[in-house]
Amino acid sequence: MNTIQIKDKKFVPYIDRKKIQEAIQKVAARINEDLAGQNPLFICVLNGAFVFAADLFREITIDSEITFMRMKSYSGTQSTGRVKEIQGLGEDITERTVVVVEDIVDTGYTIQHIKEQLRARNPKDIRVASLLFKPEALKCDIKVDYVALEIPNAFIVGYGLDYDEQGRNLKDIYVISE
Ligand SMILES: O=P(O)(O)OC[C@H]1O[C@H](OP(=O)(O)OP(=O)(O)O)[C@H](O)[C@@H]1O
Ligand SMILES: Nc1nc2[nH]cnc2c(=O)[nH]1
Repeated sequence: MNTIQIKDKKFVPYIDRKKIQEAIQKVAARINEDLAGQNPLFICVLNGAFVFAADLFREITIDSEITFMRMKSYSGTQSTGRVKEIQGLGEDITERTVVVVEDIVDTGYTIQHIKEQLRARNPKDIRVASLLFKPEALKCDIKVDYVALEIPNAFIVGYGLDYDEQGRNLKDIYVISE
């Protein structure tokens, strides 16, 4: 097994790049069908989602736009339970369909917070697209409209996701090994 070390933790291969790309293509096809004619604004939640957003957005074939916001709630391998806005949204989203693009929905605190913020700005519709979803870890009553891959409750890195800011550049996804 190709174990890798990031700082004090070991990780093993979990989801390879081919499976990731196949899952993204399926999600993109659903978005292309559901949101055709709406010129949706994709909102990539930095930092983690930048790799997923780049691959997803290039599979989108309908008229659409993309922008970015930055939130932070994790420290090491744990959610702090507090969601901090590092960079807010500049665009006017009144009466627009927006698609929030996340790398992962875990406790759900981040996406819940973002949806509350966006709702106050009177969009037409808010959809959520996430590469990964951990149903067993969810602590909020939120819906994720487009999930590429469901995973159990274990800490992962790679493909944009970090451990202590390291590992975002890994092409595949790795899971922590005990
Ligand atoms: O569902 P939750 O438990 O709220 O976790 C999900 C959030 O955690 C990660 O962000 P993080 O705070 O690690 O910042 P980062 O994107 O800069 O890595 C990820 O990008 C999500 O935004
Ligand atoms: N790197 C990383 N960030 C997360 N943010 C929420 N869950 C996770 C996870 O499993 N890994």
